[in-house]
Amino acid sequence: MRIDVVTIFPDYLAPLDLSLVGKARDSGLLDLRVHDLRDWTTDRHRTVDDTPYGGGAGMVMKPDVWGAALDDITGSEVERPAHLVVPSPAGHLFDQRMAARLADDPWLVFACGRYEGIDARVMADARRRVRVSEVSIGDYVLGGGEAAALVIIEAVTRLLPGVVGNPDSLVEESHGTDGLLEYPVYTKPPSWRGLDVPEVLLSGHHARVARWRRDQALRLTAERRPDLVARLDPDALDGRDREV
Ligand SMILES: Nc1ccccc1-c1cnco1
Repeated sequence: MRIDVVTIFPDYLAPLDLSLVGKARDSGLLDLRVHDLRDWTTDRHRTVDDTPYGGGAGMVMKPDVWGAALDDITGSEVERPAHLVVPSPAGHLFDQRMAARLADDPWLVFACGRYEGIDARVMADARRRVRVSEVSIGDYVLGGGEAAALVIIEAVTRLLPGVVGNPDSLVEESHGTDGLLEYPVYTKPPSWRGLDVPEVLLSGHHARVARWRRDQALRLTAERRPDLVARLDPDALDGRDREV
């Protein structure tokens, strides 16, 4: 997979040199390139924004600068289609299912806007040539799209084949294929500050451990995310294997 990120704060994306994403880049599983939007400005002040038509506070990012940057980047490869991902508070809500879909794309280009946003014509023009998705990571206000891009890129990269050592670990985590929150986890020592590990986890009885974990996942999901419970497959709720 190739990922390009366009931003006026390239250093904000430095964490993508570390850990899981860094390893994916080093191993060649991920070709990630970060670009400074100001490299496409033409004035001596390297201006990327201007006042909003219709008035209002703040500044809007200029279409001509973004247009030049995205033309260069998305036009640089003809043999594979680019998917433009624009982090936006007005975007479709990012979740694990969207992460899985994005992980199947051969090429993602992230346009990280700041200020009051990017002139809407940039996305409208891009839609003439490439797939465009405006994506929100949640209902809160960020200063720009870079933090959202970091979140999305990490969630997507870990789903790429070969990136995570044990693919089984992708299943049991919160929001994994069963759609439940993850059960509580414990390690040594068996007792710590007067707090004991649940006995069942020390029993060596795998079926009981599995039942306890599922019950905990259901309890936590019902307590903390009733919205996810509504989406669960009723047959999966009791965890019993059923004849198909
Ligand atoms: N608040 C923002 C401002 C600029 C670009 C993205 C966002 C965003 C994305 N997901 C939530 O917020």
